[in-house]
Amino acid sequence: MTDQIVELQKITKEFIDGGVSHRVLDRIELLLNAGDTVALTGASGSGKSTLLNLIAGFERPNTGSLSLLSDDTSAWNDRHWSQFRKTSLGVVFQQFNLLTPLNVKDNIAFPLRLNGLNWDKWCEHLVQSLGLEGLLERHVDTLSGGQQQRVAIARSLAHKPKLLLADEPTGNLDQTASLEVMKLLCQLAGEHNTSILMVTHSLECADFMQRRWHLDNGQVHE
Ligand SMILES: Nc1ncnc2c1ncn2[C@@H]1O[C@H](COP(=O)(O)OP(=O)(O)OP(=O)(O)O)[C@@H](O)[C@H]1O
Repeated sequence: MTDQIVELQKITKEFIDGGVSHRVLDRIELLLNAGDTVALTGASGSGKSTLLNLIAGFERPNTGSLSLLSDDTSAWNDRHWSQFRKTSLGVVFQQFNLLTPLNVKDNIAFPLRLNGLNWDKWCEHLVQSLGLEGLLERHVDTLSGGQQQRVAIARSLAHKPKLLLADEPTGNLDQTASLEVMKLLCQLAGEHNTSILMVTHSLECADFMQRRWHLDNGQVHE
């Protein structure tokens, strides 16, 4: 049986702007199975971040049903959402969101600590694959953009999440570095069958994903 990681049924999301309701997502139907990798494209303002925020539980839909790991989230409370994010979700954003008071190793170990897990062979493998061996004791704010990006990727995968949500994960890198990081991201995520939903404006980055969802006028076209 295929593991269903994300399923949206007739999901609608509206925002009120200046007293006027604005429908960003319009009865969307989507299915993401274990190991699927999807590039999410669409014009600025088409609702890509809104879709990621719904799946991460930072926004709630107006109507429709959202299931995560084959579980209907409509009855989830804040604790249940936190548990999902802690155990099953990895995120990597353009701005890295690293913990600047901490060094590289402690940043990567952060999701492990939240889950009561220890640094293990998988972490060593992430560190070596991403070329971070010599940087573990360095404070993250002393690293280059590309190095910080690699730390963010290692951190997002350290706890072997079922789902990785990425928003322009290589947006700050030049094209060569960006494609190299994309290759590593896909390879490492694939080792534990982590599904990826990645927002990107780059066709070259989108080509690393198996599928493409394009958001336009509240609808997703595959
Ligand atoms: N909290 C909010 N309150 C009101 N409107 C919002 C809110 N969040 C998003 N929107 C609106 O929803 C629409 C979609 O925004 P969203 O950030 O999801 O687009 P996007 O496709 O990610 O854009 P970009 O590529 O520029 O990041 C926009 O019109 C935005 O103004």
